[in-house]
Amino acid sequence: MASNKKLLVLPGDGIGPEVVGETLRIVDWMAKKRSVSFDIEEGLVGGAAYDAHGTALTDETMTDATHADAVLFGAVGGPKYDDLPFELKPERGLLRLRKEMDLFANLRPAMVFPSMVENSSLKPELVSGLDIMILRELTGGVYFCEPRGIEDLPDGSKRGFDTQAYTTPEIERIGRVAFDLARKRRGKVTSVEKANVMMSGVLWRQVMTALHASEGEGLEYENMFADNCAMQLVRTPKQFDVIVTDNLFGDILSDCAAMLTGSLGMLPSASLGAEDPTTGKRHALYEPVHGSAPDIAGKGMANPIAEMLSFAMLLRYSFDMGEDADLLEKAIDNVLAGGMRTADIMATGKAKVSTATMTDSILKELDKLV
Ligand SMILES: NC(=O)c1ccc[n+]([C@@H]2O[C@H](COP(=O)([O-])OP(=O)(O)OC[C@H]3O[C@@H](n4cnc5c(N)ncnc54)[C@H](O)[C@@H]3O)[C@@H](O)[C@H]2O)c1
Ligand SMILES: CC(C)[C@H](C(=O)O)[C@@H](O)C(=O)O
Ligand SMILES: [Mg+2]
Repeated sequence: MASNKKLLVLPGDGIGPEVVGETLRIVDWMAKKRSVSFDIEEGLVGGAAYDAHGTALTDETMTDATHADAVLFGAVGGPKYDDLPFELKPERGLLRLRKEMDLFANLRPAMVFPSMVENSSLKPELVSGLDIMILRELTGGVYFCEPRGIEDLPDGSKRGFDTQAYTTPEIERIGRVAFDLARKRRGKVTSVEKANVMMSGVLWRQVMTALHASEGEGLEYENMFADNCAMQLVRTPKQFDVIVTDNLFGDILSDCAAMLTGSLGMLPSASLGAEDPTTGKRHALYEPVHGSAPDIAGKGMANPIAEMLSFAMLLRYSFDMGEDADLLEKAIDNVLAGGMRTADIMATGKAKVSTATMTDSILKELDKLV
Protein backbone atom coordinates (compact mmCIF):
# COMPACT_ATOMS: atom_id res chain seq x y z
CA MET A 1 0.00 0.00 0.00
CA ALA A 2 1.40 3.44 -0.91
CA SER A 3 2.22 5.56 2.10
CA ASN A 4 1.47 9.26 2.31
CA LYS A 5 4.83 9.82 4.02
CA LYS A 6 7.32 10.76 1.33
CA LEU A 7 10.93 10.40 2.33
CA LEU A 8 13.85 11.43 0.16
CA VAL A 9 17.06 9.70 1.20
CA LEU A 10 20.37 11.34 0.21
CA PRO A 11 23.29 9.23 1.52
CA GLY A 12 26.09 11.35 -0.02
CA ASP A 13 29.76 10.47 0.41
CA GLY A 14 32.27 8.74 2.69
CA ILE A 15 30.54 7.26 5.74
CA GLY A 16 27.25 8.91 4.64
CA PRO A 17 26.04 5.81 2.73
CA GLU A 18 27.25 3.56 5.56
CA VAL A 19 25.32 5.27 8.36
CA VAL A 20 22.27 5.91 6.16
CA GLY A 21 22.27 2.22 5.09
CA GLU A 22 22.21 1.16 8.75
CA THR A 23 19.45 3.66 9.52
CA LEU A 24 17.34 2.28 6.66
CA ARG A 25 17.43 -1.07 8.50
CA ILE A 26 15.70 0.75 11.39
CA VAL A 27 13.21 2.25 8.92
CA ASP A 28 12.46 -1.31 7.66
CA TRP A 29 11.98 -2.48 11.21
CA MET A 30 9.51 0.37 11.81
CA ALA A 31 7.58 -0.68 8.69
CA LYS A 32 7.40 -4.33 9.75
CA LYS A 33 6.87 -4.01 13.49
CA ARG A 34 5.12 -0.68 13.90
CA SER A 35 3.24 -0.49 10.57
CA VAL A 36 4.97 2.80 9.88
CA SER A 37 5.72 2.83 6.20
CA PHE A 38 7.31 5.49 4.07
CA ASP A 39 7.46 6.06 0.32
CA ILE A 40 11.22 6.12 -0.02
CA GLU A 41 13.10 7.61 -2.91
CA GLU A 42 16.89 7.74 -3.03
CA GLY A 43 19.00 10.40 -4.69
CA LEU A 44 22.56 11.53 -5.17
CA VAL A 45 24.16 14.50 -3.46
CA GLY A 46 27.67 15.84 -2.97
CA GLY A 47 30.61 14.07 -4.56
CA ALA A 48 28.39 11.14 -5.58
CA ALA A 49 26.19 13.52 -7.58
CA TYR A 50 29.21 15.29 -9.01
CA ASP A 51 30.69 11.97 -10.21
CA ALA A 52 27.41 11.03 -11.92
CA HIS A 53 26.18 14.40 -13.17
CA GLY A 54 28.96 16.98 -12.83
CA THR A 55 27.08 18.91 -10.14
CA ALA A 56 26.70 18.42 -6.37
CA LEU A 57 22.89 18.53 -6.67
CA THR A 58 20.79 18.26 -9.83
CA ASP A 59 17.67 20.38 -10.31
CA GLU A 60 15.62 17.14 -10.30
CA THR A 61 16.91 16.14 -6.87
CA MET A 62 16.33 19.69 -5.62
CA THR A 63 12.69 19.44 -6.79
CA ASP A 64 12.31 15.98 -5.20
CA ALA A 65 13.54 17.44 -1.92
CA THR A 66 10.99 20.25 -1.95
CA HIS A 67 8.20 17.74 -2.69
CA ALA A 68 9.23 15.28 0.02
CA ASP A 69 7.71 15.37 3.51
CA ALA A 70 11.21 14.94 4.88
CA VAL A 71 14.77 14.44 3.67
CA LEU A 72 17.13 12.01 5.42
CA PHE A 73 20.68 13.11 4.64
CA GLY A 74 24.04 11.40 5.25
CA ALA A 75 27.17 13.49 4.71
CA VAL A 76 29.06 15.04 1.81
CA GLY A 77 32.64 15.84 0.90
CA GLY A 78 36.03 14.21 0.80
CA PRO A 79 39.64 14.70 -0.28
CA LYS A 80 38.86 13.47 -3.81
CA TYR A 81 36.99 16.74 -4.40
CA ASP A 82 39.45 19.13 -2.73
CA ASP A 83 40.66 20.64 -5.99
CA LEU A 84 37.25 21.27 -7.55
CA PRO A 85 36.23 24.88 -8.13
CA PHE A 86 34.26 26.33 -5.18
CA GLU A 87 30.84 26.17 -6.89
CA LEU A 88 31.25 22.48 -7.77
CA LYS A 89 32.35 21.28 -4.33
CA PRO A 90 30.20 18.55 -2.70
CA GLU A 91 29.28 20.87 0.19
CA ARG A 92 27.50 23.20 -2.28
CA GLY A 93 24.82 20.52 -2.72
CA LEU A 94 23.98 20.60 0.98
CA LEU A 95 24.06 24.39 1.12
CA ARG A 96 21.71 24.63 -1.88
CA LEU A 97 19.23 22.28 -0.19
CA ARG A 98 19.30 24.36 2.99
CA LYS A 99 18.85 27.66 1.13
CA GLU A 100 16.24 26.66 -1.44
CA MET A 101 14.13 24.75 1.10
CA ASP A 102 14.52 27.77 3.41
CA LEU A 103 15.59 25.55 6.32
CA PHE A 104 16.41 28.45 8.59
CA ALA A 105 16.13 26.66 11.94
CA ASN A 106 18.79 24.04 12.66
CA LEU A 107 18.21 22.16 15.92
CA ARG A 108 21.34 20.49 17.24
CA PRO A 109 20.60 18.82 20.57
CA ALA A 110 23.56 17.70 22.67
CA MET A 111 22.52 15.09 25.23
CA VAL A 112 24.67 12.77 27.25
CA PHE A 113 23.33 9.24 27.56
CA PRO A 114 23.90 8.07 31.17
CA SER A 115 26.30 5.27 30.16
CA MET A 116 28.32 7.64 27.98
CA VAL A 117 29.39 10.01 30.74
CA GLU A 118 32.85 8.42 30.82
CA ASN A 119 33.31 9.05 27.07
CA SER A 120 33.06 12.82 27.36
CA SER A 121 36.24 14.84 27.18
CA LEU A 122 35.05 16.59 30.36
CA LYS A 123 34.81 15.34 33.94
CA PRO A 124 31.73 13.16 34.59
CA GLU A 125 30.13 15.61 37.05
CA LEU A 126 30.24 18.38 34.42
CA VAL A 127 28.32 16.42 31.78
CA SER A 128 26.18 13.92 33.68
CA GLY A 129 22.55 14.70 32.73
CA LEU A 130 23.59 17.27 30.12
CA ASP A 131 20.77 18.24 27.76
CA ILE A 132 21.27 21.40 25.73
CA MET A 133 19.85 22.58 22.43
CA ILE A 134 21.96 24.59 20.04
CA LEU A 135 19.70 26.44 17.64
CA ARG A 136 21.72 27.52 14.63
CA GLU A 137 20.42 30.01 12.05
CA LEU A 138 21.02 28.10 8.82
CA THR A 139 20.16 30.17 5.75
CA GLY A 140 21.86 33.51 6.38
CA GLY A 141 25.08 35.08 7.55
CA VAL A 142 28.50 34.60 6.05
CA TYR A 143 27.48 31.27 4.48
CA PHE A 144 25.24 33.00 1.94
CA CYS A 145 25.86 36.76 1.89
CA GLU A 146 27.28 38.58 -1.11
CA PRO A 147 29.67 40.02 -2.05
CA ARG A 148 32.39 37.48 -1.61
CA GLY A 149 35.27 36.39 -3.70
CA ILE A 150 39.00 36.47 -4.23
CA GLU A 151 40.31 39.54 -6.04
CA ASP A 152 43.69 40.58 -7.41
CA LEU A 153 45.34 43.58 -5.79
CA PRO A 154 47.58 46.07 -7.61
CA ASP A 155 50.65 44.84 -5.70
CA GLY A 156 50.18 41.37 -7.19
CA SER A 157 48.79 39.85 -3.98
CA LYS A 158 45.21 38.66 -3.58
CA ARG A 159 42.36 39.51 -1.22
CA GLY A 160 39.75 36.96 -0.15
CA PHE A 161 36.55 38.37 1.32
CA ASP A 162 33.13 37.32 2.63
CA THR A 163 30.16 39.25 3.93
CA GLN A 164 28.36 38.68 7.20
CA ALA A 165 24.89 40.26 7.38
CA TYR A 166 21.59 39.64 9.15
CA THR A 167 18.26 41.43 8.78
CA THR A 168 15.70 42.08 11.50
CA PRO A 169 13.20 39.49 10.12
CA GLU A 170 15.93 36.83 9.89
CA ILE A 171 16.89 37.36 13.53
CA GLU A 172 13.28 37.56 14.72
CA ARG A 173 12.22 34.31 13.09
CA ILE A 174 15.07 32.29 14.58
CA GLY A 175 14.54 34.07 17.92
CA ARG A 176 10.88 32.98 18.00
CA VAL A 177 11.92 29.36 17.43
CA ALA A 178 14.37 29.69 20.34
CA PHE A 179 11.65 30.98 22.66
CA ASP A 180 9.22 28.23 21.55
CA LEU A 181 11.84 25.56 22.20
CA ALA A 182 12.75 27.00 25.60
CA ARG A 183 9.07 27.01 26.68
CA LYS A 184 8.97 23.24 26.12
CA ARG A 185 12.30 22.77 27.92
CA ARG A 186 13.78 24.49 30.97
CA GLY A 187 12.83 28.04 29.99
CA LYS A 188 16.23 29.60 29.39
CA VAL A 189 17.62 31.20 26.21
CA THR A 190 21.22 32.30 25.65
CA SER A 191 21.65 34.43 22.54
CA VAL A 192 25.20 34.31 21.18
CA GLU A 193 27.01 36.78 18.87
CA LYS A 194 29.98 39.12 18.87
CA ALA A 195 28.30 42.49 19.33
CA ASN A 196 31.65 43.79 20.60
CA VAL A 197 33.24 43.55 17.14
CA MET A 198 30.60 42.91 14.47
CA MET A 199 27.78 45.18 13.32
CA SER A 200 25.62 42.16 12.49
CA GLY A 201 26.21 41.15 16.11
CA VAL A 202 25.07 44.57 17.35
CA LEU A 203 21.80 44.22 15.44
CA TRP A 204 21.41 40.58 16.52
CA ARG A 205 21.67 41.61 20.20
CA GLN A 206 19.28 44.56 19.81
CA VAL A 207 16.63 42.51 18.00
CA MET A 208 16.87 39.50 20.31
CA THR A 209 16.74 41.64 23.45
CA ALA A 210 13.65 43.48 22.14
CA LEU A 211 12.02 40.22 21.08
CA HIS A 212 12.57 38.80 24.55
CA ALA A 213 10.92 41.87 26.07
CA SER A 214 7.90 41.64 23.76
CA GLU A 215 7.45 37.88 23.27
CA GLY A 216 9.62 36.10 25.82
CA GLU A 217 7.49 36.48 28.93
CA GLY A 218 8.45 34.06 31.68
CA LEU A 219 11.67 33.01 29.98
CA GLU A 220 15.12 33.56 31.42
CA TYR A 221 17.27 35.35 28.84
CA GLU A 222 20.90 36.37 28.46
CA ASN A 223 23.23 37.71 25.76
CA MET A 224 26.69 36.19 25.48
CA PHE A 225 29.74 36.74 23.28
CA ALA A 226 30.60 33.74 21.13
CA ASP A 227 34.15 33.34 22.44
CA ASN A 228 32.89 33.37 26.02
CA CYS A 229 30.18 30.84 25.05
CA ALA A 230 32.82 28.46 23.67
CA MET A 231 34.69 28.75 26.97
CA GLN A 232 31.53 28.35 29.10
CA LEU A 233 30.54 25.25 27.10
CA VAL A 234 33.65 23.44 28.25
CA ARG A 235 33.66 25.01 31.74
CA THR A 236 30.08 24.48 32.95
CA PRO A 237 27.95 23.23 30.04
CA LYS A 238 24.91 22.50 32.21
CA GLN A 239 24.31 26.25 32.69
CA PHE A 240 22.76 26.26 29.18
CA ASP A 241 19.32 25.25 27.97
CA VAL A 242 18.75 26.77 24.48
CA ILE A 243 21.65 28.53 22.75
CA VAL A 244 20.54 30.55 19.72
CA THR A 245 23.19 31.81 17.37
CA ASP A 246 24.12 32.59 13.79
CA ASN A 247 25.16 30.22 11.04
CA LEU A 248 28.94 30.27 11.57
CA PHE A 249 29.04 30.39 15.37
CA GLY A 250 26.38 27.63 15.41
CA ASP A 251 28.57 25.44 13.21
CA ILE A 252 31.53 25.79 15.52
CA LEU A 253 29.74 25.64 18.87
CA SER A 254 27.82 22.49 17.85
CA ASP A 255 31.02 20.58 17.03
CA CYS A 256 32.32 21.70 20.40
CA ALA A 257 29.13 20.50 22.14
CA ALA A 258 29.45 17.18 20.31
CA MET A 259 32.54 16.23 22.25
CA LEU A 260 30.71 16.83 25.53
CA THR A 261 28.45 13.92 24.52
CA GLY A 262 31.39 11.63 23.81
CA SER A 263 31.71 11.79 20.00
CA LEU A 264 30.71 13.70 16.90
CA GLY A 265 29.24 10.35 15.89
CA MET A 266 26.47 10.85 18.48
CA LEU A 267 25.03 14.24 17.47
CA PRO A 268 21.87 14.45 15.33
CA SER A 269 20.21 17.49 13.80
CA ALA A 270 16.96 18.71 12.31
CA SER A 271 16.82 21.57 9.82
CA LEU A 272 13.33 23.02 9.64
CA GLY A 273 11.56 25.59 7.50
CA ALA A 274 8.57 27.72 8.42
CA GLU A 275 5.19 26.05 8.87
CA ASP A 276 2.81 26.55 5.95
CA PRO A 277 -0.24 28.13 7.62
CA THR A 278 -2.70 26.34 5.31
CA THR A 279 -1.26 22.81 5.26
CA GLY A 280 0.58 22.88 8.61
CA LYS A 281 3.52 21.24 6.83
CA ARG A 282 7.12 22.42 6.77
CA HIS A 283 10.18 21.55 4.74
CA ALA A 284 12.61 19.49 6.77
CA LEU A 285 15.98 17.80 6.42
CA TYR A 286 17.58 15.55 9.02
CA GLU A 287 21.30 14.89 9.16
CA PRO A 288 24.04 14.04 11.62
CA VAL A 289 26.26 16.93 12.68
CA HIS A 290 29.35 15.00 11.56
CA GLY A 291 30.79 14.90 8.06
CA SER A 292 31.87 12.18 5.64
CA ALA A 293 34.82 11.12 7.88
CA PRO A 294 37.19 10.17 5.04
CA ASP A 295 39.69 8.78 7.57
CA ILE A 296 37.38 5.90 8.51
CA ALA A 297 35.15 5.59 5.41
CA GLY A 298 34.79 2.07 4.02
CA LYS A 299 36.19 0.43 7.15
CA GLY A 300 32.90 -0.47 8.87
CA MET A 301 33.94 1.66 11.84
CA ALA A 302 31.52 4.57 11.66
CA ASN A 303 29.13 5.19 14.52
CA PRO A 304 25.61 5.08 13.03
CA ILE A 305 23.93 6.58 16.11
CA ALA A 306 23.95 10.26 15.02
CA GLU A 307 22.15 9.27 11.81
CA MET A 308 19.69 7.09 13.72
CA LEU A 309 18.99 9.85 16.24
CA SER A 310 18.43 12.19 13.26
CA PHE A 311 15.82 9.69 12.03
CA ALA A 312 14.23 9.80 15.51
CA MET A 313 14.03 13.60 15.15
CA LEU A 314 12.43 13.07 11.72
CA LEU A 315 9.75 10.86 13.27
CA ARG A 316 9.11 13.44 16.00
CA TYR A 317 9.21 16.71 14.06
CA SER A 318 7.91 15.76 10.60
CA PHE A 319 5.41 13.04 11.42
CA ASP A 320 4.38 13.66 15.02
CA MET A 321 5.48 10.09 15.84
CA GLY A 322 6.95 10.88 19.23
CA GLU A 323 6.28 7.38 20.62
CA ASP A 324 8.29 5.71 17.85
CA ALA A 325 11.07 8.27 18.29
CA ASP A 326 11.12 7.56 22.05
CA LEU A 327 11.28 3.84 21.35
CA LEU A 328 14.30 4.18 19.06
CA GLU A 329 16.08 6.49 21.52
CA LYS A 330 15.36 4.04 24.34
CA ALA A 331 16.78 1.14 22.32
CA ILE A 332 19.96 3.13 21.63
CA ASP A 333 20.23 4.11 25.30
CA ASN A 334 19.88 0.45 26.39
CA VAL A 335 22.43 -0.82 23.89
CA LEU A 336 24.95 1.79 25.04
CA ALA A 337 24.21 0.91 28.66
CA GLY A 338 24.89 -2.74 27.77
CA GLY A 339 28.44 -1.78 26.78
CA MET A 340 28.31 -1.78 22.96
CA ARG A 341 30.72 0.75 21.50
CA THR A 342 31.93 1.70 18.03
CA ALA A 343 35.60 2.75 17.96
CA ASP A 344 34.90 6.48 18.43
CA ILE A 345 33.11 5.88 21.76
CA MET A 346 35.29 3.04 22.97
CA ALA A 347 36.07 2.91 26.69
CA THR A 348 37.83 0.43 28.93
CA GLY A 349 35.85 -2.71 29.61
CA LYS A 350 33.39 -2.18 26.76
CA ALA A 351 32.77 -4.25 23.60
CA LYS A 352 34.19 -2.68 20.45
CA VAL A 353 31.86 -3.39 17.55
CA SER A 354 31.47 -2.53 13.87
CA THR A 355 28.85 -0.23 12.38
CA ALA A 356 26.68 -3.19 11.35
CA THR A 357 26.96 -4.96 14.70
CA MET A 358 25.90 -1.80 16.50
CA THR A 359 22.76 -1.78 14.32
CA ASP A 360 22.17 -5.51 14.92
CA SER A 361 22.17 -4.81 18.66
CA ILE A 362 19.80 -1.85 18.33
CA LEU A 363 17.40 -3.93 16.23
CA LYS A 364 17.49 -6.74 18.80
CA GLU A 365 16.81 -4.21 21.55
CA LEU A 366 13.87 -2.78 19.58
CA ASP A 367 12.44 -6.30 19.29
CA LYS A 368 12.73 -6.69 23.06
CA LEU A 369 11.03 -3.36 23.76
CA VAL A 370 7.84 -3.97 21.75
N1 LIG B 1 26.89 17.76 6.88
C1 LIG B 1 27.90 17.33 6.17
O1 LIG B 1 27.73 16.70 5.14
C2 LIG B 1 29.27 17.63 6.64
C3 LIG B 1 29.53 18.06 7.96
C4 LIG B 1 30.85 18.30 8.34
C5 LIG B 1 31.88 18.09 7.44
N2 LIG B 1 31.58 17.68 6.16
C6 LIG B 1 32.62 17.38 5.18
O2 LIG B 1 33.19 16.11 5.53
C7 LIG B 1 34.56 16.09 5.11
C8 LIG B 1 35.45 15.73 6.30
O3 LIG B 1 35.38 16.77 7.26
P1 LIG B 1 36.03 16.72 8.72
O4 LIG B 1 37.05 15.64 8.75
O5 LIG B 1 36.39 18.09 9.08
O6 LIG B 1 34.81 16.32 9.69
P2 LIG B 1 34.14 14.92 9.99
O7 LIG B 1 32.94 15.17 10.83
O8 LIG B 1 33.89 14.17 8.73
O9 LIG B 1 35.23 14.11 10.85
C9 LIG B 1 35.87 14.63 11.99
C10 LIG B 1 36.41 13.48 12.86
O10 LIG B 1 35.30 12.82 13.50
C11 LIG B 1 35.25 11.45 13.16
N3 LIG B 1 33.85 11.08 12.95
C12 LIG B 1 32.91 11.83 12.34
N4 LIG B 1 31.75 11.17 12.28
C13 LIG B 1 31.96 9.97 12.85
C14 LIG B 1 31.12 8.84 13.07
N5 LIG B 1 29.83 8.79 12.71
N6 LIG B 1 31.67 7.75 13.68
C15 LIG B 1 32.96 7.77 14.08
N7 LIG B 1 33.79 8.82 13.91
C16 LIG B 1 33.30 9.90 13.28
C17 LIG B 1 36.06 11.31 11.88
O11 LIG B 1 36.57 10.01 11.72
C18 LIG B 1 37.11 12.39 12.06
O12 LIG B 1 38.18 11.89 12.79
C19 LIG B 1 34.85 17.49 4.55
O13 LIG B 1 34.73 17.41 3.15
C20 LIG B 1 33.76 18.36 5.13
O14 LIG B 1 33.43 19.47 4.34
C21 LIG B 1 30.31 17.43 5.76
C1 LIG C 1 29.73 20.64 5.29
C2 LIG C 1 29.49 22.04 5.76
C3 LIG C 1 28.92 22.84 4.63
C4 LIG C 1 28.55 22.09 6.98
C5 LIG C 1 28.47 23.53 7.48
O1 LIG C 1 29.48 24.22 7.59
O2 LIG C 1 27.34 23.95 7.76
C6 LIG C 1 28.92 21.21 8.16
O3 LIG C 1 30.09 21.58 8.80
C7 LIG C 1 27.77 21.18 9.16
O4 LIG C 1 28.02 21.43 10.34
O5 LIG C 1 26.65 20.88 8.76
MG1 LIG D 1 29.93 21.66 10.94
